[in-house]
This record gives sequence, C-alpha cells and structure tokens, in this order.
Amino acid sequence: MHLALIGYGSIGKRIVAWLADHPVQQLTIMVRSGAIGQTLGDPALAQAAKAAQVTDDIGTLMEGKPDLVVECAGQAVVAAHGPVILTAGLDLVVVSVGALADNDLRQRLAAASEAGRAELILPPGAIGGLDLLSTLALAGDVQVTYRGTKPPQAWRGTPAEDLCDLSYLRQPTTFFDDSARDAARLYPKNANVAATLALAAGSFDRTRVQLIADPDATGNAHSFDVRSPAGSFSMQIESSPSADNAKTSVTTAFSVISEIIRKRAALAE
Ligand SMILES: NC(=O)C1=CN([C@@H]2O[C@H](COP(=O)(O)OP(=O)(O)OC[C@H]3O[C@@H](n4cnc5c(N)ncnc54)[C@H](O)[C@@H]3O)[C@@H](O)[C@H]2O)C=CC1
Ligand SMILES: O=C([O-])CC(=O)C(=O)O
Repeated sequence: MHLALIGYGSIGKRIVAWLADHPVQQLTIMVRSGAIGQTLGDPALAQAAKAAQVTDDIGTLMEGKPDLVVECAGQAVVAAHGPVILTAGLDLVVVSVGALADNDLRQRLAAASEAGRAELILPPGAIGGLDLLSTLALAGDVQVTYRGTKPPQAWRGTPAEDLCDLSYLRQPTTFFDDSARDAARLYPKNANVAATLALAAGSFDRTRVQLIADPDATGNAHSFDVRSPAGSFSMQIESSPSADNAKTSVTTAFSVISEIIRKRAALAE
C-alpha cells in the first residue's frame, strides 16, 4: 500500500507510530514548507514504510498515485487540495470535517468525488453513534444537541479567550451555544465532531452545539442527545487528549487508522 498523509501533527505522528508495527510499502508525507528536513529526520519514518518521502508540494504527493490520501492538517487544506485530489481519482480521508460546513466546498468535493470516481471518506473521528443518528435522521424530524467539554488550555487560541477568562475559571463555563455551522467556522480545531454530527443529522443549522471550558476536566468529553419521533438516544464519551495537542482526542487518530486498515484489506482482495 502507498499511503499519503497531509499534515504531520498529533494525528499524523500517531498514525506513523502505529505503522511501525504495520508498515506500508510506501509513505508520502506532505508538510508545510520549512518542515521537510525536521520531518525527514524523524526516525519513526524508517520503521513506518519500506520507502518514505517528505514533500511540501501537492503535485509531488499526487504524482506518486497513493492508494489513500489522509488529510490531517486543517480546514484550509481540505479547501485548497480536496477537490483536486478527488478529481485525480485518489481516495481521500478528511479529518478536518468542519470544512464541510461550507456548502460550496461540500458540493465541490461531492462533484470531484463523482468526476474522479474517488471515495471521500469522513471517519467518525473523536465520536461514535453515527449509524443510529443517520438511521433516525432518515425517519425524520431529528434534533441533536452536542456538548464538547475540554480543559481551558484546549480552548487557547480560539474565540473562547475573548468570551471568558480561561486562566481563572472556577466552574464549567459554556461560552458557545449555537449551530454546528457556526461552531465549525469559529472553532475549526475543536468542533469537527459537531460537523460530523450535523452531516449525519442532515442539517448544520439545526444541530445545536454547546462548547464548555471546565477547569476540572482532565480530558475531552463529548456528549450528545438525539431526539426524534422514531427513537432517541444519548451518548457520553470521555477521551484522553493527545500528548502534543490538547485540542485533539487521541481516539481520532485510531478512527483514521481504521480507514487505513479497511483500505489495506480492500487492496489485498
Ligand atoms: N474529525 C474529528 O473528530 C477531529 C478532527 N480534528 C482535526 O484534524 C486536524 C489535525 O489534527 P491534529 O493532528 O491534532 O492537528 P495538529 O495541529 O497537531 O497538526 C496539524 C499539522 O498539519 C500541518 N499543516 C497545516 N497546514 C498544512 C499544509 N498546508 N500542508 C502540510 N501540512 C500542514 C501543521 O503544520 C501541523 O503540523 C485538525 O484540523 C483538527 O481540528 C481533530 C480532532 C478530532
Ligand atoms: O478531538 C476532539 O476532542 C474533538 C475535536 O477536536 C474536534 O472535533 O475538532
């Protein structure tokens, strides 16, 4: 298998660490300009693949015709490169699902997927329960309320800094209570799961999102309630944060790894 990663942060590194015990034939990693040398120097690469290359150029990544491209970099990367990757016929896992809150980009990705006969794969990421949510959405009139609770440091560098004093919180503080569309737009590094739920529910505007900073939280908690005439359920997930990115639940990388395993099995058939 030839695997390509765009982004080598907490998720990319976790995937490469897993590859040490499940190496691929070929690995291509796309990083930002300036990070090539440092990434090439990472000893984890040698164990992850028989041949590894690092580039900052999307053309170089695509030329190698990887069997699977994984975006684990950010919403801007989905917008800049997602359509061209799919049009070229390359299957693409998008982790920065919040990018799909942009209706125009969502349509362009769908059209590119069709034109290139390539699969756009949206992993569950840091949450679960999407199968039942999709089922209830089909039955109609589904209402979703999601609550994302993280320690104050996970909200640094976001608009939460202007809405509450993250350094001096004494109790759990809800600083955002609005639609999944606005959550994905305003908190691109923290609210991808809200977008994932909205896609399963069939509406970014009717999916309600509450974001909470909790000084006593030791990890990232995701909880949501689904109510519909056909059935209702609630889910509560307590996740460990990634060691090198408090915003990202460690489960997310394993959700992507599941997609890599699925692709590898399909190639072996
Ligand atoms: N779907 C889900 O449930 C979840 C999605 N995410 C999202 O996944 C993405 C990755 O998460 P992490 O690895 O934790 O983030 P991170 O910040 O640790 O790593 C992202 C890496 O991508 C690199 N990058 C950014 N733009 C790039 C470009 N144009 N070309 C190459 N590299 C580029 C950055 O330099 C950084 O090294 C983020 O957008 C995050 O919000 C995170 C958690 C859950
Ligand atoms: O990993 C998490 O805890 C969720 C997250 O950051 C996101 O949805 O963007």
